[in-house]
Amino acid sequence: MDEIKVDVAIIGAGTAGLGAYRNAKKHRERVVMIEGGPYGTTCARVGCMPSKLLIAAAEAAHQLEKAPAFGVHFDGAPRIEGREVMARVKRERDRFVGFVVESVENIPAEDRLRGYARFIDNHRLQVDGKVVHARTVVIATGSSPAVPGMFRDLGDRLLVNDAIFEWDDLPKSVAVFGPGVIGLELGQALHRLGVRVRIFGRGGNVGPLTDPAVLEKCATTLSEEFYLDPDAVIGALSREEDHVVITYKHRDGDQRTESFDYVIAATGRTPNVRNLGLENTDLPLDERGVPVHDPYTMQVGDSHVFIAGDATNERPLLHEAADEGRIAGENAGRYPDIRAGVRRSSLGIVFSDPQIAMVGCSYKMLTEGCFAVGEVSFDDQGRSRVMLRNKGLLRVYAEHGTGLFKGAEMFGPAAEHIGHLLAWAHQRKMTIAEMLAMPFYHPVIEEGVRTALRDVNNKLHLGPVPVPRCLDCGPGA
Ligand SMILES: Cc1cc2nc3c(=O)[nH]c(=O)nc-3n(C[C@H](O)[C@H](O)[C@H](O)COP(=O)(O)OP(=O)(O)OC[C@H]3O[C@@H](n4cnc5c(N)ncnc54)[C@H](O)[C@@H]3O)c2cc1C
Ligand SMILES: NC(=O)c1ccc[n+]([C@@H]2O[C@H](COP(=O)([O-])OP(=O)(O)OC[C@H]3O[C@@H](n4cnc5c(N)ncnc54)[C@H](O)[C@@H]3O)[C@@H](O)[C@H]2O)c1
Repeated sequence: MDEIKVDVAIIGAGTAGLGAYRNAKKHRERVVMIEGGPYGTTCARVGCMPSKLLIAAAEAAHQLEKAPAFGVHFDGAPRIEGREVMARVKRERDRFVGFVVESVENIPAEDRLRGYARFIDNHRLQVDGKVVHARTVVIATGSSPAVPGMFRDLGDRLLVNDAIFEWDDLPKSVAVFGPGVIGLELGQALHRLGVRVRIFGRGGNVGPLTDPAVLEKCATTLSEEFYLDPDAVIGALSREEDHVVITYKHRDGDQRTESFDYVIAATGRTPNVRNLGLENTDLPLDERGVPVHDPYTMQVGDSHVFIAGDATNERPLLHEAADEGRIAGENAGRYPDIRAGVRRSSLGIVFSDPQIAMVGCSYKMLTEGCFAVGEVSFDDQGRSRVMLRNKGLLRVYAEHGTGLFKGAEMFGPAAEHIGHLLAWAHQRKMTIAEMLAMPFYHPVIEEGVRTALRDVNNKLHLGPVPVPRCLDCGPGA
């Protein structure tokens, strides 16, 4: 068998792997990046980008539906051409993938190896008919959809996110299992594009939310638009010809049986560590088989192996994969002289409408009693109401005594932008008083943030009781 000797072997050419490659190359000559699947990254091919393209089409349809409420009418019913929707999704997706593939192909051919890698021992990887002997290794193998056994018999009527972006046309109906991030984004988008959608959850979870008040607001608001049961009771589920027939307890209490074109499993993702041959190494593994690593250096135990991206099973988000890949690659190149990398404040955004934002410590992570909660409802917030986007709730958390801003959970208008503002304040370790001293324009959605900050400042006993409908701040602030 051919044996190739390298300084650094990187397993996976996704976002984390590409970042690792670039950074390892700064320190070592012989770096090889091994990829078993297609080039292009999960983000561009089947993740962030195609999902946002589908959501953008859904938003366009929704704007038309909302227009009459502003007194803006048009003759005839809006028409959604599923084929055109999917053609744009795929065209634009292919454009993004093309950029990634182009940059991968600019990497020298001798630094790229095709095939699935598997550890033979601590330093050797088997890749097709070759053996790669590496001084250090970066595991950047991403994650895959976790599909529960209950869907085993559905055959081609069962889909995960990847297949949706290959559709030529929109189906008539889908049952989405899992109202997590993927289920909410895709389920709502398909609903707005005219697909009959039911979303079934388990255990009451909705998106990544942990704050019961925000979760309740989110679940109630979204349920007004489409069928969403976060704690569904499924009686039966079977394939009948080209359909899936589901019997479930409807939220109204009745037993219903409905037929769907497809079931979409959006029931979580698992890190791709199972088939890596980790049992042939002496790397420390946790109970899920994920190598135990330091989140600042990405080093596995005190070994020569590093891990990055979704494979870590920690923060499966694009910007985290990029940061972790950079740190892991840098350290794989520097080994044994490794350095801690900079980690940013936690930020998560869900592109539902209204959107969800998670900043810093979640409600679940905070310890009872040591923090205060301030909130604002967007139901009557001035600018949100002007734009007919007045649905939502923001809750901010701050530490008693210091007044430090600890985190926030939000379901509401422009959460992608508010989330950034709050995450930047969190990373700067600002107090609520310092945040309140920042400029707030009028009339903007950020005035709602100020209301929540004032509320928490008062609850920390650091500020006065907020004036309801404060006219000094402008109407509707
Ligand atoms: C539908 C969807 C929407 C998303 N939307 C967002 C979003 O809006 N914002 C956001 O921040 N995040 C989003 N994400 C998450 C984001 O896409 C991921 O966190 C990110 O792409 C992970 O990058 P990665 O490099 O870890 O993995 P990947 O890009 O998946 O790369 C891993 C690579 O490793 C390869 N590989 C696996 N095993 C082996 C092996 N043994 N040998 C060789 N190669 C191997 C795989 O083929 C793959 O190419 C979304 C994900 C999905 C599924
Ligand atoms: N906007 C974004 O940043 C974005 C978008 C999509 C995906 N992602 C990333 O991808 C990851 C995976 O997303 P996901 O939505 O697959 O996972 P998730 O963990 O967010 O949600 C899974 C959901 O499925 C439910 N569930 C599990 N088993 C079930 C069953 N048998 N029946 C019904 N419901 C069941 C869970 O309770 C949970 O609500 C996310 O954690 C996120 O990091 C990010």
